[in-house]
Amino acid sequence: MSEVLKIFKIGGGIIDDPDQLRFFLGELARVGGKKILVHGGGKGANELLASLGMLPNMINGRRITDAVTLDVVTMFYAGKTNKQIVALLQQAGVNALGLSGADGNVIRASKRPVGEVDYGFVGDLQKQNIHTDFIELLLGGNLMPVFCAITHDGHGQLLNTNADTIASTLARALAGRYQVELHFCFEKDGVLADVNDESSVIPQITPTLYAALKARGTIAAGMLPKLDNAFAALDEGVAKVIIENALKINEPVKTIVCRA
Ligand SMILES: Nc1ncnc2c1ncn2[C@@H]1O[C@H](COP(=O)(O)OP(=O)(O)O)[C@@H](O)[C@H]1O
Ligand SMILES: CC(=O)N[C@@H](CCC(=O)OP(=O)(O)O)C(=O)O
Repeated sequence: MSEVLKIFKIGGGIIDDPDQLRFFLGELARVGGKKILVHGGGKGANELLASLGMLPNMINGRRITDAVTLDVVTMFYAGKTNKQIVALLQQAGVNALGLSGADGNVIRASKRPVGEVDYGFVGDLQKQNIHTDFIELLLGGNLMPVFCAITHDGHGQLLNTNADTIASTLARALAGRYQVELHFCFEKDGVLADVNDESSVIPQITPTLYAALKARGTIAAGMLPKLDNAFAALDEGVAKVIIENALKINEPVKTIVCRA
């Protein structure tokens, strides 16, 4: 049986709150074994863009990223956010290494083709373009890779890439080498049967239940791409996908995503 690798993804809600971020990273430091962190930061990026007089523009959960927006989000995700997270992990005793996709050519993406929507400098991923040998080298050296949402195309162009997609693609690419557990961590206790009732956590969600809850509008917004990424990961050999509260990763309450 191959070794367990836990991949954690945190989003903008937690990152935006310094106390919650510090608490989450402290809990992450207590998780044993090999681990990777992928972080977003969309909420903070929206606030930063607004303060610069730039209206954030999202379509289907993806940011329309023109050249100026790319500059701002690169500074924010790959700079301030990534380095702050690495510094807090170092404080918690974890030897973390911050990476964009360009570093070590670890994630090469392709610019999303212009269709009905021109997303600008947004990167799409294929699992073959993840440099898994390099990741294995880092993990073998007891380093914890911390990925931000910036990738590159191999021709000198940086690209903005959804962080849930990065986490899911890393999980799928590494599934042949490790027994991968993918943890989507956010501000609720799991997938909820009633989004306003924190006690309504669905312990196990299957594709059939997902389809029914989506049709009823019970599951909506950012949870839709998260679950689509979760099922895609299970279909490609990821051992376990969990959706949980970033502040309760070491507690039992959570949603487990199941194939059937
Ligand atoms: N049934 C549901 N259970 C939990 N969250 C849900 C549900 N339906 C919609 N959501 C929304 O999905 C959001 C999570 O997605 P998103 O905002 O993209 O998170 P992140 O930025 O952490 O990736 C939650 O904040 C919540 O408002
Ligand atoms: C292309 C695209 O949409 N990129 C995302 C990357 C950050 C992200 O995914 O952040 P959360 O996980 O906090 O939502 C964005 O700029 O919002």
